[in-house]
Amino acid sequence: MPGDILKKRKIAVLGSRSVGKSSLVIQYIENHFVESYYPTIEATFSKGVMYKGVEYDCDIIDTAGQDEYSILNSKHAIGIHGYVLVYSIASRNSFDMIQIVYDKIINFCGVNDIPCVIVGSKSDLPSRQVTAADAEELAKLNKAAWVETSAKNNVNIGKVFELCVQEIERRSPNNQVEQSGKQGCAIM
Ligand SMILES: Nc1nc2c(ncn2[C@@H]2O[C@H](COP(=O)(O)OP(=O)(O)OP(=O)(O)O)[C@@H](O)[C@H]2O)c(=O)[nH]1
Repeated sequence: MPGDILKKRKIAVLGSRSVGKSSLVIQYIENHFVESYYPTIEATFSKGVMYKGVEYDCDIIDTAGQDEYSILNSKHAIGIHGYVLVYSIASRNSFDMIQIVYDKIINFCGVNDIPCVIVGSKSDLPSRQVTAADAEELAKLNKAAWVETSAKNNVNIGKVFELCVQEIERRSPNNQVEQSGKQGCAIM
């Protein structure tokens, strides 16, 4: 039944190295915090995400950390429905990377904007370098959702993926109010 197929969603988690992408995903999937740091190559997890009373079967792709010179892997653009772009609230550099990664995705896909949640991770750290106001402005500029999280203290972790499904669904053909219909590289 087509309705069932439409409930499958692919979400890619991107951002600078060591901002806490894996910790966010592991806290969400396995409900625990990883104190030690192991750089990720790539890992995919599956979990049901509830949004407006409907369960979406989500594949969540935890990617390797990017920098400004990284080439966007086509696997992280083609067939992806929504993005979680992570910076650390304690790293201005990682925040500056968000726009760079965002622009790489929209240029690759040839769209104006993408379903996206910008995530300020490590909100438990006292050494803040990125204000909430700056992050909200960036999110507004890119028509993205925004939330601060702590994987360590399990704050707002579920919210990230609910917001991501919300951003995906907001742009889906059935819910479109103002979109031209051009969005995402390929909706599978
Ligand atoms: N204080 C604090 N530390 C965190 C939090 N999330 C992650 N960390 C720590 O930050 C370090 C990097 O976390 P990872 O989740 O491995 O980061 P990553 O973005 O997946 O790293 P790459 O795979 O290299 O891209 C680890 O030592 C984590 O324990 C958090 O919410 N609070």
